[in-house]
Amino acid sequence: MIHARGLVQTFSTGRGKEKTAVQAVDGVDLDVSEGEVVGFLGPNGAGKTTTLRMLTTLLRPTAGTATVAGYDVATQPVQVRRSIGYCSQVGSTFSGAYAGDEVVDHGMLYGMSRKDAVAKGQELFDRLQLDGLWRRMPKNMSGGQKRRLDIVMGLIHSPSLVFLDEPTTGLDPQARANLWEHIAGLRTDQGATVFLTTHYLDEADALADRIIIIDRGRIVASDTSDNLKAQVAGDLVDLEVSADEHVAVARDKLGSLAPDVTVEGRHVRGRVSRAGRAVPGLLRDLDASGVALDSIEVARPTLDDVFLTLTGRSLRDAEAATEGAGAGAGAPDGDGPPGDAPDQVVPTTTGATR
Ligand SMILES: Nc1ncnc2c1ncn2[C@@H]1O[C@H](COP(=O)(O)OP(=O)(O)OP(=O)(O)O)[C@@H](O)[C@H]1O
Repeated sequence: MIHARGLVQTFSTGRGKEKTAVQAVDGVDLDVSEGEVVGFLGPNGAGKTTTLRMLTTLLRPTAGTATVAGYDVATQPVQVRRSIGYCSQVGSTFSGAYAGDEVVDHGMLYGMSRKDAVAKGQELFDRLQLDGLWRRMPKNMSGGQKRRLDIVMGLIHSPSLVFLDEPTTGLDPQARANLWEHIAGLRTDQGATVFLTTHYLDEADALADRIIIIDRGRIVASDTSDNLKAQVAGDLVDLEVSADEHVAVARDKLGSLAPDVTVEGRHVRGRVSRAGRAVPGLLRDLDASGVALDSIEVARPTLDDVFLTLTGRSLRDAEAATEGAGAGAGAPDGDGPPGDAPDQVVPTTTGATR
């Protein structure tokens, strides 16, 4: 469904001598098969939206090639656009018309008859829990409703491949959970292939069959969430000993299972592979040595641990650093490739829950 090789996007920002090149996407290869739900994960500014805009023909690649739904993004953009649904991060801009009329117009833009567009639109309103809102202006809808309306617009022409750019950013937890169900339904109910970008670890975990991680314009991993987590060196074991004098023994015992052990107060921590198997023996050993514990916690690796292992930074730190460095480096100066609209200033995100 998606095959990309060596995709590059270089933006130039600033003017005259101040001009600098931003390598937003730096040689990306991607393969997505039919029916897959792929989560494209990375910190702010990693290159997710830029990659998506190249795949959806909104931005011409500086270098590299891509076919989407069998069509070349550079030479067959019209065919690509007809075959895909796209819900952008900024959302659709709606006129002052009723939501239902917007959707029907959108369907007719894709060559649908009015009758078919109304029928499909009403079915989607129903499915995405927008029933009763056909004659509501989008500006009078809640954030969650507007996001779902965006998805209706992206699905009106029954695409078999759907791109969703940060579909739940800015939504409250309940609206996010609700939207997740609908996104999961795109595949289960209509067999669509879904490519979604997110910087929410839980979102990628919950929805995606496969997670592709991008950092600084490069793909750093691509696998199932479970396999990625298995690459992290073990589960985190956190022993809290009941007295200071037990810390040294606990550190030695845990150290025989974990390569790196850290001590903080009466907490002794280390990563142990297959902790479920190793911990009972450890506990017996500690008991035999007279070490009493106040608590023990074993935590499976998270996707953030995966990111940390791969890049040496946590996803959150990576985001803070990108933001601090002034990602976006000012407004685009119009020298970018065709189709590079100046709406590409890094969007602000809210409500990060991870
Ligand atoms: N039109 C543009 N002109 C200049 N720089 C740009 C432009 N668009 C994006 N960039 C820069 O390219 C890099 C990648 O941006 P992109 O929006 O693709 O990241 P992202 O991973 O989607 O981030 P977010 O999670 O914040 O949406 C960033 O450093 C960004 O500032």
